[in-house]
Amino acid sequence: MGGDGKVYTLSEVSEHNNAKDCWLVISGKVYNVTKFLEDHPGGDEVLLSATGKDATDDFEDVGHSSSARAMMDEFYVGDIDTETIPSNTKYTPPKQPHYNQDKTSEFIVKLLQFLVPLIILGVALGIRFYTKSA
Ligand code: HEM
Repeated sequence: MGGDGKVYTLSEVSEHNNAKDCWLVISGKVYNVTKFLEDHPGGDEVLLSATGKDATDDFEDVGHSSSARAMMDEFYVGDIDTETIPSNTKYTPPKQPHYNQDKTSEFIVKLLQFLVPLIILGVALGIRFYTKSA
């Protein structure tokens, strides 16, 4: 146990991102799992790849057992300043092209598609007419 309840920022925790020094952020708490890397049943690589961010979702997605959760106390070193975690909770939908928003330009395009051939035809006939009579 080394938990002194210190509050860390995400960038502080992010410095501990290697096999010799590995900290994780799970559910608002900071864990130093350096000694656990070799023993983790899921392997050290997943733990290393979960550094430098909020690993709560990664941890929960695995569905860790209650005994796994009980082990975590051992590695607890403090809490994360949640303000420093970029929040992805707000879902911003990708920008949709807005169809049907403003039909004016669409209408003009349709109108031109109709008129331009007629104009060309008219000009052609006009030229023909005038060249003939000349
Ligand atoms: C202090 C943090 C962690 C502890 C104490 C821990 C502990 C354990 C334990 C005891 C198991 C065996 C299965 C079980 O009891 O549920 C396990 C499995 C596993 N863990 Fe973790 N874990 C931690 C963090 C993580 C994180 C952050 C990830 C993902 C990035 C992860 C990924 C996995 C995977 C993929 C398995 C499944 C291995 C398998 O079934 O082959 N663990 N973990």
